[in-house]
Order: sequence, then structure tokens, then C-alpha cells
Amino acid sequence: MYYSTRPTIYALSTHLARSAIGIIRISGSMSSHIYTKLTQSQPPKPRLATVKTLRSSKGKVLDEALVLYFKGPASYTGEDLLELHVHGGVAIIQAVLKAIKGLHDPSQGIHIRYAENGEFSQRAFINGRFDLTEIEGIREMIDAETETQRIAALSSLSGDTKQLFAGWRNHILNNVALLTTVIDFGEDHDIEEVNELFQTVNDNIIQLESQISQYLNKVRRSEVLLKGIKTILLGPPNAGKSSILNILANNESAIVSEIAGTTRDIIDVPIDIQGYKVVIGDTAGIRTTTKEDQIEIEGIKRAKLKSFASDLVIIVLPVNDDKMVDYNDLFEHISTLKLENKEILVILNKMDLIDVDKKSKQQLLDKFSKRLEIDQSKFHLISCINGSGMESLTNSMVHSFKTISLSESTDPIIVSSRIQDLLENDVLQGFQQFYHWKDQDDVVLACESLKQSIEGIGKITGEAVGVEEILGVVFSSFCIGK
Ligand SMILES: Nc1nc2c(ncn2[C@@H]2O[C@H](COP(=O)(O)OP(=O)(O)OP(=O)(O)O)[C@@H](O)[C@H]2O)c(=O)[nH]1
Repeated sequence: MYYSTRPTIYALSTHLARSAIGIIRISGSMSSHIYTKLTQSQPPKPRLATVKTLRSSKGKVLDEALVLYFKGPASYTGEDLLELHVHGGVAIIQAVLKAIKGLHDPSQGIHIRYAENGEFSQRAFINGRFDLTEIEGIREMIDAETETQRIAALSSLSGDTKQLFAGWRNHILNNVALLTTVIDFGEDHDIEEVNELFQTVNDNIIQLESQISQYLNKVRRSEVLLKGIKTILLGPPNAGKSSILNILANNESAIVSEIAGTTRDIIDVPIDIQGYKVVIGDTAGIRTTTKEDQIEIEGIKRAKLKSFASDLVIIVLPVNDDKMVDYNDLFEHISTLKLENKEILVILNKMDLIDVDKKSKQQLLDKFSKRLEIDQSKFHLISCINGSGMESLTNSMVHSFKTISLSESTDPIIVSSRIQDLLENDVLQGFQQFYHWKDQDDVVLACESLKQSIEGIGKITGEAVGVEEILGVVFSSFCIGK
């Protein structure tokens, strides 16, 4: 459907700050009118970039701009759409915006106003250019800060998510159709036939439920990519935790000193490691202490607590201290983390301090891995002084990130929490109700339950009745001009 009765909207789609270009977007039936007024020329030719002088209503030159016009419905919004690529000076942009605003003239039926958040995308949705999963994909794409987030957002943007949901919807619809035949022609079916059909639908729904649950599981695992993979450095004081953090973060985020126990509380540093958003926490050194240093005790307690909530735990041990006295408390804690199936890597740091050939390196690995009962493949021998072993450590960390986010086998998926809620609460809930009514041999209510699931998917893609209520939720998080 092509809406031409709505007011024409305009907005600055780039930031209002000194820059090379600023892009002003205009969408609606008055786009062509705005073009002719600003350029004082004939109506624009669609899809042809032209350089035009923009003028105010009094004929004053405002700027030389690159102008692009798209005739609806073949445009982003599905309406006539004009893009003015003006020079990115704040005063220029404001002057052009003011000139557009000045063209608003209700007495002539010319309705022009500044766009609201996400209004261009909302029109694209209303005009059937995209479904809601694609629209949300566009938002995730804009929000993506790292390479993995960008890839995850692509699955929605490219329409993969839309197709997946459409497939699920059809599948449920087919099963509703099967049940409907029983309801409509129930008296003509014998009871065994009805039971058999009911059982077939039941099996189909169980299968679909498992697919949706797996999908949700993957979404949850992928979510870590958005929030950042929580990584923690744990180890005794003076092991080199802060030094490692500084190398990974490429700056002096944490205080490094020779005095054991310099780090007293957790320092969280967000960094990008090979396209993964990671939040690394440097912690107070854990040692078995008899001293009554309350700050140190509290620091150790916090470090331990935080490690339980972390996705990846990196244990840092100074290789020159292979007697490992005072380490009981730390090792006991590591055992608990292992029981929780935490992803763990171990760093043996300060390799520059010992003189090793290949054989004694192996002896070191044997000794530490035996003591910690952690496989040698998880170990890294490094030196913060000469940087040795750091590359292999980061590669190993990336491998762990892939395991944590399940992005090793397939691309991660990011979908909005709105979609997750609807899948869990409407679609899967509908299945639970279906099982309940099936057990009661109530075909009618079982069928209604599946319709609830279909409606849930409709709300996700935007095909549901009463869709207005969800539009507000989706578009309010967009920026103006999108
Ligand atoms: N020789 C050598 N010294 C290192 C290495 N890494 C760190 N150091 C030194 O070890 C000392 C302690 O380093 P930090 O990075 O502060 O250690 P930490 O584990 O954060 O210490 P706490 O804050 O006490 O828990 C500093 O003097 C560092 O310069 C290394 O690979 N080789």
C-alpha cells in the first residue's frame, strides 16, 4: 500500500557536527515539491545524482549539494524520497533544514514536519518494504560495534530470520489445518483416525518446539557478543595480571608495580580482540593469607565472586614461582570453577626470567598442568617483557570466544529481546497449551492454542492483528533520520 496522505517528513540523518557531508532525508508526497523549491528547477529525475544549488525562499544561496531522488514505491520508505548531501557545516545544515521547514503550508495542503525517531523505517514497514525482523536487523546493524556483531546483525537484515519465521508459521498453519479437518468433519472420521491425526500434529509440534528452543539457545549464546564476553584474569599477586591486561588493551589501563597486591579491586576494561567485544576484568591477587588486611580480603572475595559470573577465566601464574606456596586458596577456587564447566585458559607468565630449552618447557607444562589438573592445550607460556607467546594467547582466547558464543560452527544470531520474549511467551507457551488440551482430547482448544503460537510469530514479523501496539516498542529505539 502506498501512503501519500501522510505529512512529508524530513530529518538530518547524520550527526549535527562539523563534518565533510551532512545528509538530509525527506520522505513523502511533497519530496518533489521541496526539490523544485530548493533548487528552483524542474522536478527531479529519479535515481540520478545531480549537483544543485540550494536556495532559500528569498533566493539566497544556501549550499551546493549532491541531490538524489527516489520515486516511490521504489525507495527505502516506499514513498517519494529525497536525499540532500550538503556540506557538513552546522550552519549550512541548519539553514537548509530551516528552508525545508519554511515550505510547510497547510493552507495549500502542504504538510511538512520534522521526523520522529525511526519514522523513516516505520514508513518502510507500513509500506511493506520490510518486515519487523528486517527493520530490527537494520537497527542492530547500525548499533554493531565489532565485526562479529555486524555479521550477527546481517542474518536479520538479509531476510534469513524473516524466512525462518515464515517457515515456522507455515508449519504451524499446516498443523492447524490438519486439526481443522478433524473439527469440521469430526463426525465423518472414526475415533482412531482422529487420534492418529492428533498424534501426528503432536509429533510435528514437538519437533518444531525443539527447533525453536535450539534457536533461542543460540540467540542467548550469541547475546554475549553484544554485551561483550566477560573475561577475568585471576592469579596470585605479582603474577603479571595487570601487565597482561595492558598488553591486550594496548594501553596503561591498570597499575603495574613490583609491590604485590597493587590491584585491590576489579578493573573492567572493554576491548576489541579480533572483532570480538570483550570486557576484561583485572582482579586482586588471590593468595592464602594469614594477614588481617580487610581490603585485601574483600578484594579476593570480589575476584572469586566475579569469576563465577565470567564467561572466560584466565589464570595467570608466574613461572618463576614453581613452588606454588600460598596457592592453596587459588587452586581450590579453580577446582570449583572447573566443576562449573567454566571456559578456562592458563598463562604461565615471566618466561623471560627462566632459561629454558624445549625439554624443560615440557617439564614446566607437565608440572603446572598436573598440579592444576587442567589439560596442557589450555596453557600458554608468555612474557610481558618481550611479548613472546602473546599472539598464540590471543588466538586461543578467540577460539574460546567462539566456543562461548557458539559462533564456531555457524554465524551468531542477534535478535531483539522483543523477539525472544514473543518466542518464549507466545509461541512456545502456545505449544504447552496445545499439549495440555491434547491430553484432554480437546481438539478445538488444542487448535486454538496453536493459533496463539501463529499470532506470536505474526507479532514478531509484524503481520499480526493489533500490530500498532508493538510498533511503538520497535521504532522508539531508532535514531531520528533512520
Ligand atoms: N620479568 C618479567 N616481569 C614481569 C612480567 N610481567 C609482569 N612483570 C612484572 O611483575 C610485577 C607485577 O606485575 P603486575 O602486572 O602488577 O602483576 P599483578 O598480577 O597485576 O599484581 P597485583 O596487582 O599485585 O595482583 C611488575 O613489576 C611487572 O613489571 C614478565 O613477563 N616478565
